[in-house]
Amino acid sequence: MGEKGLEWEKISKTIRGNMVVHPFSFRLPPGRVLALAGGNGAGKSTILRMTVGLLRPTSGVIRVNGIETGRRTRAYVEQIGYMPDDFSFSPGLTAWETIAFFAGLKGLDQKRARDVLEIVGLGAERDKRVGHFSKGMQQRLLFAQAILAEPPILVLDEPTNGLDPYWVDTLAELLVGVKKSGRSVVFSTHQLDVAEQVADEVIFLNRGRVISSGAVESFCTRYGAGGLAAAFAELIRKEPGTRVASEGRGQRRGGSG
Ligand SMILES: Nc1ncnc2c1ncn2[C@@H]1O[C@H](COP(=O)(O)OP(=O)(O)OP(=O)(O)O)[C@@H](O)[C@H]1O
Repeated sequence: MGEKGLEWEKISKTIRGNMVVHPFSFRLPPGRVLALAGGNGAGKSTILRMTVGLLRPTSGVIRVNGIETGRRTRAYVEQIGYMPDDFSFSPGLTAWETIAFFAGLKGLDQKRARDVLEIVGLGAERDKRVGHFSKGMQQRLLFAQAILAEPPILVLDEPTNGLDPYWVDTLAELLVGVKKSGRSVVFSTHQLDVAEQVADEVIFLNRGRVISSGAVESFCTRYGAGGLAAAFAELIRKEPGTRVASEGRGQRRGGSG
């Protein structure tokens, strides 16, 4: 049977002889949110692509609600709503045509398609072509298709990328609502203030290695006002041969920098 939620067991990925994700294990129970934090090339998207089944792990096993990667593939995929970081919608379709298409693929009715467009604030833009959408509007549409079927697990690759502050906050609130309904979320981000606002757990990555992980609260207790940004800066400083990254600094709301 296996346990509910998400489980990565000794997962690694090697691409063309280069180990881009070193073996790591982590378990995320239902109703919890996990943030993957790390600089460019840290391995966040690779972990998320393996999690949704787009990439096959070189070693290890991933389980979503007890179902293993590579087995009962349809049942596995149905557990997950995925928001990739590099997806382009068909530019000639309107927002409504796009979301109705995805709803049809998932066997959902038009009411649900209408509802998710409202949830992401695109109801009034439904007849606009997606090719004319801003980056932030495209992100919101991408989020809409991820939540369409109300899957038990959401996998979101940099969901706040391109969003204005209002929509960053709104997305954070939506994710808190998803969590309260007992579903699990894993998302990658460079915005550590968002991770603090939404996530229960955090994994810090550097060059494919998990350099630390645990409850967001415990990092915030340890680092006080500096929060996750201070934690990450210190972890990175301790990494051998790594340039000191400024990522995360100055991104805390109301932070003194
Ligand atoms: N198809 C590929 N072929 C070769 N190398 C790859 C491939 N996909 C990813 N990599 C490498 O794997 C490493 C991790 O990449 P990944 O996209 O997972 O990082 P990331 O943490 O998501 O980065 P970013 O924050 O910049 O999006 C990088 O060094 C990248 O160059």
